[in-house]
Amino acid sequence: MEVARPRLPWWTLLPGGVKLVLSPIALVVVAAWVVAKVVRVAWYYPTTVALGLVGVWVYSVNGWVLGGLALVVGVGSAVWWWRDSDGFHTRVRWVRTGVRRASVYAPQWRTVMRLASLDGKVRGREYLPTLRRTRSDWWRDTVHVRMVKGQAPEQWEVRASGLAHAFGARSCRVRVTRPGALALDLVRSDPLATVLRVPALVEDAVVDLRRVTIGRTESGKPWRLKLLGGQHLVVGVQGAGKGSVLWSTLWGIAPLLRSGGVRLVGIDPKGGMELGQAPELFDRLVFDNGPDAVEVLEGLAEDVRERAGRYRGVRRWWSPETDEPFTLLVVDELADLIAYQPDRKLRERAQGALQTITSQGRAPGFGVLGLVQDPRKEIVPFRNLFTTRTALRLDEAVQVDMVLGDGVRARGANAHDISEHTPGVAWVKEDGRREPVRARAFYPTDSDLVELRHFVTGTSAAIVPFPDREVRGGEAA
Ligand SMILES: Nc1ncnc2c1ncn2[C@@H]1O[C@H](COP(=O)(O)OP(=O)(O)OP(=O)(O)O)[C@@H](O)[C@H]1O
Repeated sequence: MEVARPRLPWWTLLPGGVKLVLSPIALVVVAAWVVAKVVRVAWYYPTTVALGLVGVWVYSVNGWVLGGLALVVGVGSAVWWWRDSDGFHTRVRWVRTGVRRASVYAPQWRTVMRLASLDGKVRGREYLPTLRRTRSDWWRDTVHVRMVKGQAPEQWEVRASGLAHAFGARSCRVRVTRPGALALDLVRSDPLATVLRVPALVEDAVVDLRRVTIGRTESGKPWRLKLLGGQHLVVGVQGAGKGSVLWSTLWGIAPLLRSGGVRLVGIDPKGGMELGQAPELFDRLVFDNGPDAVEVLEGLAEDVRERAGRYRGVRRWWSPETDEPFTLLVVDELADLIAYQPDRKLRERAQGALQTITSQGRAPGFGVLGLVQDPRKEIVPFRNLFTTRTALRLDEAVQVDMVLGDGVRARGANAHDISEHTPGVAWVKEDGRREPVRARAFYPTDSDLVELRHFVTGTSAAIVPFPDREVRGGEAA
């Protein structure tokens, strides 16, 4: 006959007189709580609250005006979307944010957290992660979360895939924003699905070697490469788009190649299939992995040491004022040089010289852009010397951490999942930045490369009219 005894709140047991004395304080506390709740709702649902207030106000002025207003807003939005869909998507983000929060995240949050075992229980009391502000772009929702005390971001990372499925997203990435707080990026569609054309070449453009634009990131910002002060390793399977990263980089520094501010040295062990498309750009170019290539590397390593010796005690970093060119070494298939070369001595000499250039070349103005298909340690034993690592499409999931560093795949950098229909899309990880960035390189076509050659060499790419065509008014017909 045991029955649960009703648990009354402690204050009900107080004597009547005490309750009477405390009642004004209790009223103030309750009023403050209600105000806090209202502010919270207005903060998290600004759109809904604002629209609701406007609706109530219009209705109180005149009922039928509300219908007219709704019609005008509806038709106006449709026309806006039709004429300028990009502007519409950007400017109506707050509406989308409100709708998605109210329809997806708020109603399912508690259940999903429980099912994903992201809640916690102590002495019968349940603790749930707090759903904070959300933001919905046309391709992604960003959901800010306050973790339950004692939780680690890694617990969320292992459940990221489940969270994506639960909230109807293609993928979920976990970012740490503050101690105890996370942002979940729930991606719904791919903003990098369309091919990016290279920008126009401008003769007297100012190029900052610390920020060479070679494409666009997922969030619409320029994808910038830090050539001065960084060494770059680009990894991807055949057809992943390594060539587009390479040519976009050279496109980005074209004004400096033209003015002599950058000296290019190239090694293309594949017989010139890649770099042979614009040999005029290079100060020195070798098309094999034999003694010539090794001599070029050793010569550069010597230059690095010599320049570093001259700078010692005078300057810390190379700068354009030194009147010496910045030197960029481009190696198209790194593995051919440092792993597949059958002659052990040549292989070791190439490895030694490359390690000197990558480890000591940053300050005296020497950069390396190495491209490779296979990221294993046996192939590139000194991957850690490259400060920026780019993973284009990879074969296997285990290769992601090999290229980008331990634990980066868990943060959402699924380079092995990049579609073969989107060559040039990559995950980029810079030393010193926790979060990897997803980006797509420009796509320089064959005719763009012809234009690049003419731009750098200063020759004209004018189209010569066919001799048998009639020429009218000085123009080819
Ligand atoms: N950024 C890009 N945008 C759109 N298409 C691209 C891009 N990069 C490459 N492609 C397409 O993908 C194809 C393969 O690219 P690319 O030759 O650069 O790959 P790769 O990784 O260098 O391959 P390989 O190792 O065989 O040389 C190109 O012919 C081109 O059609």
